[in-house]
Amino acid sequence: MIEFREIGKRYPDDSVAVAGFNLVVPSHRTVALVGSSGSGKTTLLRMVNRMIDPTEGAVLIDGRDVRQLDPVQLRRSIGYVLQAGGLLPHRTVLDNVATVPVLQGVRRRDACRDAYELLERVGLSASLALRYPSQLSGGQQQRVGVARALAANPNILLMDEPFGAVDPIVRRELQDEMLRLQAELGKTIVLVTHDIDEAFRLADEVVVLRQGGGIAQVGTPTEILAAPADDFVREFVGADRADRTLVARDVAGRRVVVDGEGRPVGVLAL
Ligand SMILES: Nc1ncnc2c1ncn2[C@@H]1O[C@H](COP(=O)(O)OP(=O)(O)OP(=O)(O)O)[C@@H](O)[C@H]1O
Repeated sequence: MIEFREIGKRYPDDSVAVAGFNLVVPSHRTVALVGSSGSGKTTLLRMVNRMIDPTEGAVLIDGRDVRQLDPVQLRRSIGYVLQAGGLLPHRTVLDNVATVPVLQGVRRRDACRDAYELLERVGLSASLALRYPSQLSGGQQQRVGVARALAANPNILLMDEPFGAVDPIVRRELQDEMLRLQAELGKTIVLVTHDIDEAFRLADEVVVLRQGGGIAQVGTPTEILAAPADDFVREFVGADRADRTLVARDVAGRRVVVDGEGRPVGVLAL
């Protein structure tokens, strides 16, 4: 479980990125932080692995204040997936995945064997293992990024716009892959995205942030869509969007569902 307690972050130039932020991320669940650019999502995420320390409040992992933990150890024990993979460009795919376990003392041979297994797990062929990141497609690089984050077998996975750099079709594939992996692995995941549809698809719980890192609403995707807390959330989640305002109509004895522009999207099952 990850707990954000009364978190504030003021940068030296006096800008306030986050204020009075409280949140509990239960174990084995996926929580998405969504909000427009500059709402403090990345700042909050990086507080979990101490890449950023809060100026107020504390982050606790399973009840322990992360400030009591060694930052290097902490970072190695938490998976971190970045936009565009964040891979080391001069290391092979295999090395990118095996590096952290080797640093943690796993024998190189064992780390490489595990890395091959992980590559397969994220849907990559072993034939790519000796390539360099620049010899892979964007989607493949993202998969390596996920394999690398999983290599130390962390309980926690931090994902910062993990699929932001790929086209919508590949993005959808990667999201499907992540749902499949999460069903198998049950990690505690904090996902940062500005794509509300991605958040609704991947997360058990969604946190909508305002500028300044204040919480506008926390809830399951269904709760937020059904009852946006205010106009800001309603607008942000596109509650009035044509593809979200579905209507059932009787046509030839069946209930046909149409979107807000009257386009058919499906038929209600009986
Ligand atoms: N090192 C820094 N010094 C000063 N201000 C900073 C620093 N890093 C971030 N900020 C400010 O803190 C606020 C939150 O930034 P953050 O990167 O957390 O937002 P974000 O929601 O992740 O945005 P984006 O979606 O654009 O990545 C912004 O106003 C940003 O300008």
